[in-house]
Amino acid sequence: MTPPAAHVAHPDQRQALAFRHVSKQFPRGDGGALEVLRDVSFDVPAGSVVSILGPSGSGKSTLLNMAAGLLAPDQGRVLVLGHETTGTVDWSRLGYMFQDDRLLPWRTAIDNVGLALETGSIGRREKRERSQAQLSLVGLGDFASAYPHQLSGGMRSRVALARSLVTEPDILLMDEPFSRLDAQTRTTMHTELLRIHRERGMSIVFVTHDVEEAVILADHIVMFSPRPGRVHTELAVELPHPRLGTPDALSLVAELRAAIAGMSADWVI
Ligand SMILES: Nc1ncnc2c1ncn2[C@@H]1O[C@H](COP(=O)(O)OP(=O)(O)OP(=O)(O)O)[C@@H](O)[C@H]1O
Repeated sequence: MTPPAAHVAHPDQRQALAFRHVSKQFPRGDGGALEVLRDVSFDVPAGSVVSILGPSGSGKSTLLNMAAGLLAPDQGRVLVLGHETTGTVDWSRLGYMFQDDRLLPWRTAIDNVGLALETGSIGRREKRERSQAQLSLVGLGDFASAYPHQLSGGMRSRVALARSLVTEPDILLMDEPFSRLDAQTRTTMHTELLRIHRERGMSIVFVTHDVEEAVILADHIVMFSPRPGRVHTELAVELPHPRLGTPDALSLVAELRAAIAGMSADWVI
């Protein structure tokens, strides 16, 4: 019997990202090599939120840089939407948000958002309209002409989020994007991110070393060992949102913290 159309989707499209036996070393100053990632394999299903949870130095940012095509693995393969990364970044399909907001101080909020569109062939007017729409999406529609120094940390973070979303990427790579925010602002950003994810349905890879943040956001958690980063545990989080402070989320946080304590005393954040 022929399976229904919904079941014959091209397999490439079911995984936003696939890491296959990825290993990476960096040269050290003394001539040796620093082994950062060892035989890492996992998938990021299309439309999901996957959190990579791991201690400092376990290669989380290195892995995101590979997903963005900025770094190549020594061994293994990194597939983006079914295609092996080539070293050329397709920023129309990928958004990247970093720990620091990386806003240019001499540009207004709308012009910082528009930066992400400057490599394309988009006209000035369309760029402005799209940037304004993204600012509205993150609740900053009235702050388009504000400069970064006129914005709070949370607002700057929203501008950075708008910039990473303005190309309407299929995949959003987020490297500890809210770690510098105070707890309350971070919680607000979590809520905003989940709302935008519900509306847009992009795939998100969210790097953090904060167990609670991973549990609040993720559909899947991939927990790394201390360097060299390996996949220690993979789990699906099947809890309804919002999760903050709910008994199920709290008990999962406690479970993961116990697993970390049992893994190694070297979990440094
Ligand atoms: N280009 C590079 N050249 C040499 N060493 C590097 C390079 N990039 C990263 N490293 C080293 O690789 C290790 C892993 O770095 P990475 O930033 O991927 O870890 P991480 O898990 O993201 O850490 P953190 O949570 O502290 O951000 C670190 O010890 C870092 O110093």
